[in-house]
Amino acid sequence: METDLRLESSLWVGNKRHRAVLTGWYFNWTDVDKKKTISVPVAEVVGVEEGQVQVLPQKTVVEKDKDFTVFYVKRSSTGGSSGLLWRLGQTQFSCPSRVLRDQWIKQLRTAVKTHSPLRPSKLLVFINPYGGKKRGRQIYSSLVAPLFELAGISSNVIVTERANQARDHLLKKDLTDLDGVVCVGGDGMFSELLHGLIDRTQQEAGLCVNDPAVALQPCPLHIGIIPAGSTDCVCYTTVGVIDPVTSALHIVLGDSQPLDVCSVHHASVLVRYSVSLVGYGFYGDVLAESEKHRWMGPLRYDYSGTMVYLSNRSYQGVVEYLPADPLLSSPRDKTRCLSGCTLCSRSTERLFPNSSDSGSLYSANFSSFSNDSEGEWVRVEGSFRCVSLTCMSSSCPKSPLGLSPSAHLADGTGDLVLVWDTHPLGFLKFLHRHTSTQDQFDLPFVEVHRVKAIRFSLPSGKEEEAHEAVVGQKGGPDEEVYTDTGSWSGSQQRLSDRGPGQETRSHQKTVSPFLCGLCCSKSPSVSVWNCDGEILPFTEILCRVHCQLVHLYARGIEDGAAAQNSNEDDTRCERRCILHK
Ligand SMILES: Nc1ncnc2c1ncn2[C@@H]1O[C@H](COP(=O)(O)OP(=O)(O)OP(=O)(O)O)[C@@H](O)[C@H]1O
Ligand SMILES: CCCCCCCCCCCCC/C=C/[C@@H](O)[C@H](CO)NC(C)=O
Ligand SMILES: [Ca+2]
Repeated sequence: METDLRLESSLWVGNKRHRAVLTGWYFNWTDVDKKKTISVPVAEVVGVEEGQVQVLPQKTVVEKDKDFTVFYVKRSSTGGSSGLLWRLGQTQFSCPSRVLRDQWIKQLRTAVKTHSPLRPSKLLVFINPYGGKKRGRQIYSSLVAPLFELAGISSNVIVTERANQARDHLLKKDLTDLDGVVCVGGDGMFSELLHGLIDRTQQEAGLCVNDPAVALQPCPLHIGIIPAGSTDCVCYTTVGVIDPVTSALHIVLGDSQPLDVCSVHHASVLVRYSVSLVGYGFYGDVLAESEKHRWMGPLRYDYSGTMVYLSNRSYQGVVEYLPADPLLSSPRDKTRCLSGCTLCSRSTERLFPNSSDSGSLYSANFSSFSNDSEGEWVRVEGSFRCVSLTCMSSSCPKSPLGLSPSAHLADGTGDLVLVWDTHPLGFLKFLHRHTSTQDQFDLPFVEVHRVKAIRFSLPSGKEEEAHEAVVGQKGGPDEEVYTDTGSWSGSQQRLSDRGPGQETRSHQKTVSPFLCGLCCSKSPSVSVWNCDGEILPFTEILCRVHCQLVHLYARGIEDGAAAQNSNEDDTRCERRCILHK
């Protein structure tokens, strides 16, 4: 295969003669005078066009029959991004003859197809016009659509008119011929796609999602995220930067990153799925508070974080967890889950033993939860500032290493962080360490465990308060319950189903019960769960991690050395070399 694709000739870039070589994996061109080489992995070529072509800000083509233009990924180190920020690079080549030009175009296009089999050709795109700073539409049309067009991707675009429209579309409409679905928005929009795709897949497989022991089927469609939300935690954790162009380029290349997903059940009913945070106490309270201040935009989290911190609350609870195999990894082993992570690759091998890549999503080696060499559940009871479960590091610009810096994207485990009640300054220290490289687990009131599942319950006598706590919250228990067929049912409209500006509630309902400590005499002793930015309508839950249930158009975070490759001087991309082996 490699020899068939090899091509070598002289080409001109401007008025400089270059020696250009296409080997199987790389396209290199060397300035023959300066001996300077630019090397682009074929898998990172975005497109090859006839003539002298410009794409941004608008497409212009100068027809020259001996010329062609190659577009490729160029790593930028702007703003300390260590090369994780990607831009569209382009070089215009002139050939001695038209025949040679056509040969170059054909060979390059064939090489691209051969070396990146997961490139999408048809995508469904959902834009949330109200996410984050409300720039979703503009971001898509000016930064993303031109790249999709250049890469020959046909996309059907839906600008949402209500919450859960994307989820409902994925549950009910025809998805044939699609390679992937893309959201332009934040973590909430991503969550809609996640729920729609997972449940559609289980429906088609005839699986009952309400059974927490069932081995869920991985989704065949990839998910792409164009970040345009408030936190964009899933994007940041899987790409390393929040940048629409970088994310669009990962989609175009067909990068594939498997992701663990946690299912959350209450009383044998599926409540939600999560990839980043299932958090009780502080993170639940911050979310409950922030929902009242949506008008503040992304700043609502800073404001609410301060208010909740000042309210100084802790909560009684019983936490049970099923530890993961401590011989495989530990949340305190100081490793980072980077692109090509060995631990996650081993999980892929275990799940897809007969597949050379993770593209064959239907051949997973399922094992049911109950047979999953369960091990011993561990039980702890006490008073907690917060209880958090995260299937990945959950990093974001505020916390660049995340809630659990050594957590893995696709190892089939989550990290359970228990922060026991402590004095306010101790808790502030814990929170503050999330913003630096200091170890937030190296504190006497903090525990972290790598787990496969957790259960949370209230000490006896607290259940009634739990019921009161969730009534009046978004998604209270009388509202929506997940049905067996993977659809939502409920008597009231969910807050998130309402249009922007429709969130107003009476004082009684808008003042979160958890913040009563600030204005009322009675402090409630029950919090709510924050599940990837949605409040859960139940307090007692069972969470189970499903290994690699979905795939994103991403590749995880490239390490500094590899990422700093700016295509020059033949510095090879580490990740691609791992793939070569
Ligand atoms: N047209 C719409 N009108 C109102 N709400 C919508 C619409 N489309 C999507 N939504 C809902 O808006 C919620 C928030 O959207 P999104 O995640 O895009 O932005 P965000 O909340 O600003 O960001 P983040 O989730 O990162 O904090 C989502 O849960 C989604 O269900
Ligand atoms: C005194 C300084 C205090 C700083 C505290 C920083 C703590 C930052 C931790 C951020 C964790 C973000 C986890 C992500 C959760 C998302 O799933 C969710 C949806 O977007 N976001 C939130 C804010 O709930
Ligand atoms: Ca994980």
